[in-house]
Amino acid sequence: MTTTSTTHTADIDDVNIEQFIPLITPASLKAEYPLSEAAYNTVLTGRTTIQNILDGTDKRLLVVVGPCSIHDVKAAHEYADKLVKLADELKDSIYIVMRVYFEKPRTTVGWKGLINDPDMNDSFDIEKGLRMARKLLLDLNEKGLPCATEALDPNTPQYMQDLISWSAIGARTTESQTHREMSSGLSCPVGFKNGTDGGMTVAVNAMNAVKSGHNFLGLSSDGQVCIIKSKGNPYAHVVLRGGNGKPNYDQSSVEQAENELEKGNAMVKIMIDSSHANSGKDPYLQPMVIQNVAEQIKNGNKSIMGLMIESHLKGGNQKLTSDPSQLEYGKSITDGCLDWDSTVASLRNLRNTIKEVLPSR
Ligand SMILES: O=C[C@H](O)[C@H](O)COP(=O)(O)O
Ligand SMILES: C=C(OP(=O)(O)O)C(=O)O
Repeated sequence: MTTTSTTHTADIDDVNIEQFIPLITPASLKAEYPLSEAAYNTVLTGRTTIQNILDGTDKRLLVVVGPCSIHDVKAAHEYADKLVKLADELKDSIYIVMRVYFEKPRTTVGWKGLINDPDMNDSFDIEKGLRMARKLLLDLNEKGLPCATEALDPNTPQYMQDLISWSAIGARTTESQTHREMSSGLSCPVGFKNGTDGGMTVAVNAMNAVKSGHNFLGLSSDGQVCIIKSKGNPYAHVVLRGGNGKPNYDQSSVEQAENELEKGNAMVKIMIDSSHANSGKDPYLQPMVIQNVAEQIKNGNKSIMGLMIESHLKGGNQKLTSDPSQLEYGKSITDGCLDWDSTVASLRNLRNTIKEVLPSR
């Protein structure tokens, strides 16, 4: 039987696609905002320090702290200027990395972050978002502040991962093969959140999956779709964020997580996210979680290596409306955050509680 090709593809191909819009390549974006010597040094020190914390040769606690999402670059700079001073003050016991989250995974729909919609008005100028994100990361690293982000879209790493010291894979994507493949090729340590239902198994499986190299499709720096052959990432660990309405930062949940990690042959190093289901989404409960974790460390816990805190200049959050110019400065438009003064007080308490026991960990 002979077949002939047809040109009538419109009825069956790209039926639900409106438009394809070409985008700047990662290489061109990097040429616009090249890595500086100062930023390079911050990233290298950031990654090495976090690896040493995971290896146990650096006894300090890693703290990933900052806004739930970046929507205002000016406020991000103001926050970073304060944080860099606090990081210096607490550096004998705590290693601070700023949360610089540009991509938000939504439960259903909502603003998906600065890269997706930088003007917050459904204009979706993703190229502008990528430019703003890279420029901000460069500036923050030049201030000497290492940066953490959620790696959500598998196409974005080539645009900015050279400026990232720690990445998260969120609770909604820890089970995703695409995100595990991507993580196996990321250059920095990666924290896998437990599932939104509180389940640890997805994170343990993810940690085992990313140790290996993978072959998968992705973008090269030149913007070419490629077969990416990754080497595997030895620095994957779990982040406990609670789930299903229940926290999992308490001593018995941490011990249960340790057992599951040991049984699953995964790294027994745990970061506690003080936000999300661990604070019942009440940002002002984060200090209680932080103090509980500090007490666990003081009382001999060896597995907790880090904390995550959602914090901004002002506490709480606000709704994004159709007029973004009316937004209150320094306040989150995604999850509620702890205000700056309470963040400082909490981190100073944490440091004072754990300082004495750190050398014996
Ligand atoms: O940290 C951010 C949020 O918890 C996450 O993006 C989900 O948000 P949503 O449930 O408001 O969509
Ligand atoms: C989305 C986040 O967390 P989770 O994946 O735990 O919901 C976050 O930390 O921004």
